[in-house]
Amino acid sequence: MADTLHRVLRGMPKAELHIHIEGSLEPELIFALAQRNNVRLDYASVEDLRRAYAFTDLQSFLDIYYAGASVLITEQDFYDMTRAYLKRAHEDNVRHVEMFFDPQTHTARGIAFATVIDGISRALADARSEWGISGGLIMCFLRHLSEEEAFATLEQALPYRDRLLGVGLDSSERGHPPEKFARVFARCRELGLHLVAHAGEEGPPDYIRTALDLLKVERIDHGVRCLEDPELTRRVAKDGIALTVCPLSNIKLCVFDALHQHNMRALLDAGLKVTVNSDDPAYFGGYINDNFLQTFDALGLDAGHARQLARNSFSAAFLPASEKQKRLDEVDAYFAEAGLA
Ligand code: HPA
Ligand SMILES: [Zn+2]
Repeated sequence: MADTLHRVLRGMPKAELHIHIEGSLEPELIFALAQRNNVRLDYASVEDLRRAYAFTDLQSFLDIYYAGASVLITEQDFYDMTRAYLKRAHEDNVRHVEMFFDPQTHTARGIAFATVIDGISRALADARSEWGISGGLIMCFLRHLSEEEAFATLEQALPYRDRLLGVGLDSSERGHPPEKFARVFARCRELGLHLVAHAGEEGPPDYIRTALDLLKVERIDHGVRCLEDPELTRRVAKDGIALTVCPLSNIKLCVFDALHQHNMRALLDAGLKVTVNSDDPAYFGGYINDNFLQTFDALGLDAGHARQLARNSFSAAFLPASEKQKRLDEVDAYFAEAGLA
């Protein structure tokens, strides 16, 4: 029975809506790029680096994540990183990806915005033509940096407006509330960009409320702390605001002590539009199907949950209505064929 459910989870069509492309950089690729670009690393070997992936909270992860990203120098580096992720996603039957990238991590090191976005976009275009994966880019502002720096980044992005699906907000959550970026998000809204923000991962439920009220985001990234506030939970459920949940990330960053204590089932039971995602798969021990399989095992979820989560992933995606319906129909057909509809 578990084998059947695993097969269904692996094979079902799905969208990934919460993946930081820099977080897909595997230690082997970090070392290969460091060598190619003559970048010095503070780690002696792949094993040595992997051993450092013992995080106690979000900040302890971010410090290593930004260090890892320092090996990315050329357009080809950004292509190779993105290509490796998309190949892996394709193997997990991901049909649509909305991918975060952090331009400020690179422009602060003197890398041109064009180098970053050209490499990532070329890999996305190739994945579309080779594997039929649709996708888009969500440019994230680093919330530990200033509003002024976010505006400067938006300015650099303007020539590439057509390549962006939307903008997001990531990095250190505590002490950097959504309102810090209210004016930047208002400008992005005028530009017709979709809006999302990380909130309620480590930060309090109130950051979810202010992300909705002041930034006017359409989805909440993580949002697992929503349940601490019943009124907010009812509102998020009623308004159909999706939460892009990342179970393995939550364990690695000590948001929950163990996967069997994760609140994914409670979130679903509360009627929230939950999706399953990998966040930073190279750092957190698994890609999207690892997240599905391990969470289903730990929480005893069933095929009904699988279908709901696959449907939610497309329903929450920023896809044109006709494209969305097509993907939802594919999910329904998949479950009907498996005799699970
Ligand atoms: O999980 C995350 N949270 C906040 N910022 C991030 N940047 C990469 N991953 C994350
Ligand atoms: Zn994230």
